[in-house]
Amino acid sequence: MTTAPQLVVHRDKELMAQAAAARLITRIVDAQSSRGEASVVLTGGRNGNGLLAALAAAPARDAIDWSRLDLWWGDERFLPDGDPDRNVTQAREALLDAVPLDPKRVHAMPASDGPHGSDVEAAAAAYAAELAAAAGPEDHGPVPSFDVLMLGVGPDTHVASLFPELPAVRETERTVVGVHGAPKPPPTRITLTLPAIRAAREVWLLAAGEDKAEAAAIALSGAGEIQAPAAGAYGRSRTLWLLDAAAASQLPRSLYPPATP
Ligand SMILES: O=C1O[C@H](COP(=O)(O)O)[C@@H](O)[C@H](O)[C@H]1O
Repeated sequence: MTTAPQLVVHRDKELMAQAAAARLITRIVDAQSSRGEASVVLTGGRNGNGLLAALAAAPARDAIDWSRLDLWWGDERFLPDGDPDRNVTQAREALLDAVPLDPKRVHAMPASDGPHGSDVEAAAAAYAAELAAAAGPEDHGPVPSFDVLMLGVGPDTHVASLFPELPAVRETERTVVGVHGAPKPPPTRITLTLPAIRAAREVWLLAAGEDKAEAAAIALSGAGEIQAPAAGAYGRSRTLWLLDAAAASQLPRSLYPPATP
């Protein structure tokens, strides 16, 4: 089922990060109150790391029971463990090293010097198996029903490591695949596919800055998901675009600003 995108536009990227962090705290606390645990899929990139830094600085972060939170990743740059360009390394610096997570619930994607060596397909298959093992009978396929899955939107409309026209964005069966020849470095990556992304209850797309304005306008104006992967990212209950005014500046007037009464 496709959920129509809802848009929230903030004044600037700092406020967007703070508001998104507050929203995430509430969502995690609600899930933990109702089901005892929560699961979140993190994104890399500037906006994703900005949100994590804002969360680290928010006093309300202590409302989260960090020991009952599963963290997954939407994509990873296939580099050695600890490489500063890995999304998990950046997430650790921005937030994860500062909060009492259960290490068994931090599901980093494999590194290129891990058990699968440089075999990115084997690494992707291992992550798919880890997701499948975490999925229960109540879930909609071989991935857990993530509470929130976050995606930074790239200037070319890529989300996770699903780049326009590359084979990964066409994948309809597998939940995790290796990516070769990504136009943004590094060229070799691991990514969730659109079917895995769509298993999430809520998908949040983050776009701040002028360089995201064209991508947001294209993805929200009816583009196809092969040409504009962000257009194919939606959640089962909710699809939320969190933007700043610069990223919203090229949206069609029918989408933003909202009509005044
Ligand atoms: O390389 C990546 O880029 C995107 C977007 O990053 P941004 O810096 O342009 O916001 C990110 O969503 C993805 O996780 C990451 O691997």
